[in-house]
Formats: sequence, structure tokens, C-alpha cells
Amino acid sequence: MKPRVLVTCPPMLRLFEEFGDDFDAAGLEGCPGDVTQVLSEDELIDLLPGYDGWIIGDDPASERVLDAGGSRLRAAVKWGVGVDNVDFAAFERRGIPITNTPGVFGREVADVAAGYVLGLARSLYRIDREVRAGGWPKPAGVSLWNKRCGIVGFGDIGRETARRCLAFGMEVIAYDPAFVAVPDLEVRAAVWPEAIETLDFLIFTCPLNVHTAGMFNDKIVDRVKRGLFVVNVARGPIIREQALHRGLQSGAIAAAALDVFETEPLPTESPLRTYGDCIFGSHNGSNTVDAVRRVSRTAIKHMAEFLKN
Ligand SMILES: NC(=O)c1ccc[n+]([C@@H]2O[C@H](COP(=O)([O-])OP(=O)(O)OC[C@H]3O[C@@H](n4cnc5c(N)ncnc54)[C@H](O)[C@@H]3O)[C@@H](O)[C@H]2O)c1
Ligand SMILES: O=C(O)[C@H](O)COP(=O)(O)O
Repeated sequence: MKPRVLVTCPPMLRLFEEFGDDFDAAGLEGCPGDVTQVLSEDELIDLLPGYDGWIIGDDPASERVLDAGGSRLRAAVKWGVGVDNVDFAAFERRGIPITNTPGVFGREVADVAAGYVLGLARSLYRIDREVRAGGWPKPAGVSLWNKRCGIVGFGDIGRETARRCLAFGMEVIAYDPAFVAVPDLEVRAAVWPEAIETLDFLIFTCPLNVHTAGMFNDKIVDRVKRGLFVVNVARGPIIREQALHRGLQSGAIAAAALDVFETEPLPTESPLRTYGDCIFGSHNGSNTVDAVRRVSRTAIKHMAEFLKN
């Protein structure tokens, strides 16, 4: 019998029929989970005992889930880059091989970050909304040329974001404890939050971990140059939304563009919704058909390697 592989990441599930041949060629049976939702720990505990492999989405891949439901599991792959929802150590303790698919979304997420920078600087989304409603607004924007941008996390997404910002004529500073210069990118390394009071744009492209959770907080808001634009395409809890709200209220922050939030989907009662100059995404920064195909096939290959013995 072929090893059975549970897939619980919605982007891959939405194109699931496309991967039938890939699963067959890999000698695996691909089994779709629920395309509409992130599964809870209890739902995973009920589901997992039927599977040898798990391609994980944003579900809580926790110690409790493995303890109660992971007895048959022999391999796991986190679809995508972010691993903040996965307890890697818990898998390793049980001898279950696990990997993510690093380095796969740099261009796609950087395209969204760059789109946000343009959208914020020129109020593109507000103008669109108001024209549709019958208006003809003329907000004065800011030029990007010669503006200073800080990028937090100079990895795959951060470097591609820097490339785009440099193409707009911006000066780029990168905050990354493991900064490595890229020969064709003129980027200055800095230690967070050095020079924060000089920035016009601040973009988060780092992982969520104990060091980055809440790194954009009240103290940072009190230091920024008035009128800062903030972009987050990384993970929601890196920004304390209460601090961002305070900054938007006072004008310290001109506007923010967020693909990710502390709670997803963004709660209807979130005060952030009241700021018309802000731009909101739906944690969709990596979601292009091309990227989903590429990453899903990579995930299947990793799974086949793990399960071949
Ligand atoms: N919006 C989306 O849909 C989307 C898509 C893909 C990834 N992401 C998020 O973006 C993150 C980054 O992805 P990537 O592919 O660039 O990863 P990456 O590993 O290539 O780069 C991350 C960089 O952040 C740096 N970093 C780590 N801790 C830091 C800290 N305390 N301060 C500053 N920098 C720090 C690392 O040294 C590394 O260079 C992922 O972990 C994921 O959470 C979001
Ligand atoms: O971390 C990632 O790679 C992206 O956010 C997309 O993956 P996700 O759907 O698991 O968040």
C-alpha cells in the first residue's frame, strides 16, 4: 500500500488535482484536508492517525497533536517558509524527519511589499475606492526617490524587497543579526533599532520568533520620524497592533500596509479598519499560481525522500 500523505495547506489544496501525477510518480497517496480552514489541535488529533506523512500548512503542529495523533506519522514537510506554527523539536524528539521549503517565496512576497510601498506613498488604494464611489480625490503623495527605507530581515524576501526599493531610488538599511552583503545591492547594515528616527519606510520581512515578537512596539513608535510608513509581509505578531494603532492615531505613523495580523482573519472590531490610508492583505503574499505549483512539487519531493525507506 502506498504511504498516505495528509495535506492541510489551503494554497496547495486549492490546486490539488494538479498534483495527482506528482504524488503517483513519488509513490505516495496524496490526501486532501479541509481547504476552507486551518485545523484545530483537536481536529488534527482525530485526523492524523490515518497518515504516514503530513504536508503542514498553518495548523498547530504541536507536541500535543503528535502525542495524541502522531503514532503512525513517519515524515512531515512544512509547506512554505514560516515555521512559527510548527514545534520542530517535538518532531525531532520522536525521530520524525521534518523540513520546510526555504527560499521559495522571495520574489512573490517582495512584489507585494513593493506594491504596498507604492500604494502607501501615493494613496493608490484610497483613490481607487473613492473614484469607485463617485469621488475624484487628489491627495498629495510622497516621492520614493531619495527616501530612506529600513528592512527588518535581510533573507530571501528582504533582499528581493531591497532590490525593488533600490530600483525606486530609495536608500536601504537592513536590520539582520546575520546580515550578509549581496554584491549588487547597495544596502547598509544596522543594528535594530539604530537610525529608526531617520526612516521614511519600515518593512518587516523577518521570521516570527522570540526575538522578533513585538519588536514594533510603543517604544519604537515613540522614536520614529513623524509620518513613517510601515509594511508587514512577515508575521502579524511582530507588530503590536495596539502600538501601531496609537502611532496612527497620533500621526507618528502615516499609514501601514499589512498582509499579516496578530489575529487572522483581521477581527471585524479591529480599530485598524478605521484608517482609510492603510492597506490590508489577507496573508496572501506568496500566493501566485506559479509559486504554489513550485512549492507543492518541492514538498512532495521532500516527502518522497523521507518516506522512501
Ligand atoms: N506574507 C506571506 O505570505 C509570507 C510568505 C512567505 C514568508 N513569510 C514570512 O516571511 C519570513 C521570512 O521569509 P524569508 O523567506 O525571507 O526567510 P529567510 O530565512 O530567507 O530570511 C529571514 C531573515 O530574517 C533574519 N532574522 C532572524 N531573526 C531576526 C531578527 N531578530 N531581526 C532581524 N532579522 C532577523 C534572518 O537572519 C534571515 O536573514 C518567514 O519566516 C515567514 O514568516 C510571509
Ligand atoms: O511562511 C510562508 O511560507 C507563507 O506565509 C506562506 O505559508 P503559510 O500559508 O504557511 O503562511
